Amino acid sequence: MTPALEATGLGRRYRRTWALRDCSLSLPPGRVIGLLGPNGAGKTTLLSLATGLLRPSTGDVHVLGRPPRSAIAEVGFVAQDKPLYRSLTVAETLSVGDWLNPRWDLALARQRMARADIPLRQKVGSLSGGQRSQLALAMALGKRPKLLLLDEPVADLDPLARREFLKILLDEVADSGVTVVLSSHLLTDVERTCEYLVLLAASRVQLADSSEALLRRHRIATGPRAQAATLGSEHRVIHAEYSANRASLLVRTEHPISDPAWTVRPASMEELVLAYMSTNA
Ligand SMILES: Nc1ncnc2c1ncn2[C@@H]1O[C@H](COP(=O)(O)OP(=O)(O)OP(=O)(O)O)[C@@H](O)[C@H]1O
Repeated sequence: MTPALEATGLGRRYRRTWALRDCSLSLPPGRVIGLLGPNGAGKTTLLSLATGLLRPSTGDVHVLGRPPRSAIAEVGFVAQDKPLYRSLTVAETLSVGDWLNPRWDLALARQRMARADIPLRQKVGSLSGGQRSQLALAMALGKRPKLLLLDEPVADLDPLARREFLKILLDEVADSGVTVVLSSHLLTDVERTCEYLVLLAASRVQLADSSEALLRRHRIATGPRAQAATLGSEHRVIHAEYSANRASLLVRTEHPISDPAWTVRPASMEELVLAYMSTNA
């Protein structure tokens, strides 16, 4: 199957600062994929490269098997700042979608507005931040995209609206098979919604795998501090916390930790993500 997004050695530099570097990824189609990372990690840069809004400094990226600009008709993008014309009404905004997109589904976009209780005659400039997010999502879904790229779409939404928004995404994936890449700082939302995670930190991809595989490959080992180096020579220690003479290590390993000096338990997704997020390399 053609990957929804494939990057090879992808990098983008601003003068001497790398916003994203050495990014090689192959994202599976038909999934909801979470894009996580601390502020400035390169999430917006990756999404902007995937839409063709930015050009790479190194490497390349393909979406739906094609260069980004050739796939634009099949890609929906909701940018972080949700750019919309404030002086238009909601109905006029949806009509603009109709003029610009050959496969536009006006009924679906209107239905989204009705479900969010947003009147079609209301001016965009008078919508709340959360309502603008709902409109931006309706515009992206109305395009009937095969790939939907969402840059922090739920940041402005209250908890109920966030749950509803994420439910709509899951329904869309089930109905149309659209692939969703969703950047967010809200780990609980990502954990609940996404079956596949990409984690960026320090401008590099630190993790990219299904949630199930990530949880399977990581363990928390607690044991004597004096033996931490020995464990580290046998398994890859991602993060270590020490207290007096005890050590708590987040370990990436394909093999069981058999040394009886260590108490081993599964890592939670939060422990795993926070450990990789704090990496500097
Ligand atoms: N136009 C630009 N000019 C110079 N530097 C930029 C520009 N855009 C982004 N950067 C830098 O590139 C890095 C990555 O930025 P990016 O916006 O991709 O991060 P992000 O992960 O989306 O962050 P956030 O979670 O805060 O939105 C940051 O260090 C940022 O300062």
